[in-house]
Amino acid sequence: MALSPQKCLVEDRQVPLDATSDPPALFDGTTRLYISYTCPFAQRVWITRNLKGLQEKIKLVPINLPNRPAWYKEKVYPANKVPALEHNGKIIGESLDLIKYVDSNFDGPSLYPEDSAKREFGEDLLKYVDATFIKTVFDSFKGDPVKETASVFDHVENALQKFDDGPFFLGELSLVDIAYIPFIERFQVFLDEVFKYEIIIGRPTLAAWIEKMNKMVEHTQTKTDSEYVINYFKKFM
Ligand SMILES: N[C@@H](CCC(=O)N[C@@H](CS)C(=O)NCC(=O)O)C(=O)O
Repeated sequence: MALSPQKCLVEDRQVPLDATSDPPALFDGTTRLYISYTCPFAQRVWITRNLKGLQEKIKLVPINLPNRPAWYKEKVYPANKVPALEHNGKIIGESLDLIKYVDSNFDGPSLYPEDSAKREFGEDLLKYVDATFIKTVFDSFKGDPVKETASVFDHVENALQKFDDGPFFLGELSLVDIAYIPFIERFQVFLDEVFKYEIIIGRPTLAAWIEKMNKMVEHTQTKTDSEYVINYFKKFM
């Protein structure tokens, strides 16, 4: 009996492959997304795959990064990082490139609007996310996050107010939301727990956006345990 689409939405998590695991049948025509369950960059591509309904077309291959298999670097991705996508006989990396690649090269709803004003704003936000937003927040862990992250969280709050045809960065849900959510949800947990700093206070649009993102099972099933995030981020203090 075929599964209903609703049932396909939530998948069991497989045990990640480690140094003792054999590789999958590489380049056999299967499309594989190599991830780590805890990596926010990989999470971007995982969410994209889920939102496009590609659970059966793109097979998830979780890797145990601290004890990763040697074949991963040797045979799959010389950069030895996740995410990586095996598709049509080649390997593609870099999460921001990959979310666009998956959106453009696979079936499913488009996650980037055609409207030129939205695209232009989306590109600015995609340039901002890793180079400025994430970097500023991580750097602040060694100092005073309340002061040092105010400008970047305000930038996000203001960006979310730009289009009023929906609660997302470009109005409708897009790759921009997917690029930011894995980081914003981790920063929210960590800054609250360690610095008693609630990023949503005084930022109602950000608060509403987080709430909306947390209603999407395609995203919630990709979340990382808060305790893991807190302990991992403490290394950056
Ligand atoms: N710029 C890359 C960053 C990917 C990345 O740093 N992934 C981490 C895990 S979150 C990784 O694979 N680290 C393994 C290593 O550096 O050895 C992207 O956006 O995909």
